[in-house]
Parts: sequence; C-alpha cells; structure tokens
Amino acid sequence: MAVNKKIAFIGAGSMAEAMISGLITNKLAVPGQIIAANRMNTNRLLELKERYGIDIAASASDAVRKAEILILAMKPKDAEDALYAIRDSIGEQHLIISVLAGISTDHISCLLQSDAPVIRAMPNTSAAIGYSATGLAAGKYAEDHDLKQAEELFNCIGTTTCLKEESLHAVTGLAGSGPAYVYYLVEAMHQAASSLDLSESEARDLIAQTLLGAAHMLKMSGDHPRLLRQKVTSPGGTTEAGIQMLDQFQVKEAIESCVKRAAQRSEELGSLYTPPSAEGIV
Ligand SMILES: NC(=O)C1=CN([C@@H]2O[C@H](COP(=O)(O)OP(=O)(O)OC[C@H]3O[C@@H](n4cnc5c(N)ncnc54)[C@H](OP(=O)(O)O)[C@@H]3O)[C@@H](O)[C@H]2O)C=CC1
Ligand SMILES: O=C(O)[C@@H]1CCC=N1
Repeated sequence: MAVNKKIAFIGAGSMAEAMISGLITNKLAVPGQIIAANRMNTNRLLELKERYGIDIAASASDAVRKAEILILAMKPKDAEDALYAIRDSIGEQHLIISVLAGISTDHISCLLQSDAPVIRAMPNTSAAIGYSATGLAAGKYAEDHDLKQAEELFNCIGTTTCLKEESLHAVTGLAGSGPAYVYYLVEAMHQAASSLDLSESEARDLIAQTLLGAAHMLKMSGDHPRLLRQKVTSPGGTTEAGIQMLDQFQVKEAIESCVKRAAQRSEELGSLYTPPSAEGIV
C-alpha cells in the first residue's frame, strides 16, 4: 500500500539509501515524496538526488518542515546535535521513526522536548532490495495507528516484527547487524574457493545460490535448522568432515558470542549517548 505523506530522511548514509531504494523500487513512495538531509556532505545528497530523483534539503529543519514522516538515520553519536537542530520544527503532524541503534524512544522524546509519536525501528541494509527483517517498537506517545503506519512502511521493504522496546537490542545484534555476519561467511567461502582454484565469478554464483537455497529452505520447509543440516550430512561424507573443522574451531560458540556482543553493544550505545538525567524523563 502506498503512503501519501512526505517522508524526510535526517541522515543520508547507507541505511537511508537502503530504505530510499526499497521504498521507491517497491512503489510505497514516489521520489518526489522523499526528501533527504545530512549534516554537511552536499555531494552525497546530490548523488542520492541523481540516483533516485528524490528532493534534497538545505538543512535538517528544512526537511522536517516539508514532511510528515521523519526517519532519523544519523549515527547514535550525532543524535543529540541533530535532534536539537530540528526540535523547534517538530509539530503535531509528525510521526518520528528512528533507526538508531541503541537509542530509546524516551531519549528521543526528551531531546526533542516533544510528545510527538516516536517509533523505534531496526531494519537492515537488505531493505534496499525489499528483504529487510525489521523489528519495531512503539514509544510511549505512539498510538496503534502510528505503529500501523510504520509497519506499512517497513512491510514494503521486507518483513516486520513488533516487539517490546527492550527487545530491540537483541534484534539489532541478530538482524540489524546480521547481513554483515553472512557477508563475513561469504568472504571466507570465497577465500576457500580461490584456494581450490574456482574463479571469482564461478564462486560468486555458487555461493549466492547456496545461501539463497538454504534461506528459502528455512522459510519454506519450517524445519529446524538442525534437521536441515542433518539431511545434508552423510555419515562419513564430505559435510561431516567439513563440520568437524567448524566444531574444532568452535564456530558455533563464536557466532553466539558475536550476536550477544552486538546486542550488548546496542545497550552500551544507548547508555553512552543518554545522559543519566534524560533516562525515562520527558
Ligand atoms: N548501516 C546499517 O546496516 C544499519 C544502520 N542502522 C542505524 O542507522 C543509522 C545510520 O547508519 P548508517 O547509515 O550506517 O550511517 P552513515 O554514516 O552511512 O550515515 C550517517 C548520516 O547521518 C548524517 N548526519 C550526521 N549528523 C547529522 C546531523 N546533525 N543532522 C543531519 N544528518 C546528520 C551524515 O551526514 P554527513 O555525511 O554530512 O555527516 C550521514 O549522511 C545509525 O544510527 C545506525 O545505528 C540501523 C540498521 C542497520
Ligand atoms: O553497526 C551498527 O552499529 C549498525 C546498527 C546495525 C547495523 N549497523
């Protein structure tokens, strides 16, 4: 379903571009409905205008004044400056959606000194091709229709899961950062393929299709990954021999630690950029 509101991206980096690309490709919005602002990198804004035909703003507050849905997409460390700069332009027409890792909706409301509805979202960069796995949580001023609006928007660029806000740290560790873990695995598979004399393009096709097939099997069969793995693993065969290496290097434990550490880092970012005086106050 298309939205008929103007959407402003405050922060025009990787995540904003992934969402802009997904929103336009999947026809939730036409380019003229999207406006982007960043801190100072005008070339980046011109690049996005050229690539997607979107509007660009002279300042973040200019973008805010022209839009009803605001997507906060700067780094957590820049949130304070960015929100101070726009707070006088926030009005009752605005729905605020933050994709910032770790930063709570309470903190955003506090910095904005506003009771405008805030939805916290954790998408991932697969939004660019309509495959984000996004977690969503409503802040205390958001009503059901605000969450529904955010769900509509993110459903257009992947799947959405609504959760309590505390769970967004886990979503960040698992799915927000998740594509990077998969690319890390792929980098290792490429290195192995190269040392086994496969060409770059042969390896690329084989690896991408193998991942795609496994992901579809997980979704379509509904089987537990252990069962799916067992079906690949013949006793005394190649897979068993390969997996013995993964076990030897404790790869399962490493991945579990990786996801937990990323989730913990999300909590740390929240504390790092939330002065104690701002916790829970609006
Ligand atoms: N990348 C990812 O995979 C994901 C990222 N996120 C979250 O998305 C957010 C953005 O990440 P990402 O896109 O990777 O970051 P980038 O560094 O790629 O982009 C950040 C953008 O924020 C802009 N910015 C900085 N300060 C301000 C300001 N005061 N006012 C307006 N814009 C400002 C920067 O502008 P300039 O260049 O001019 O300084 C830049 O355009 C982060 O909070 C991150 O946690 C969430 C899910 C996944
Ligand atoms: O690395 C980060 O902090 C951001 C949040 C999730 C993915 N990228």
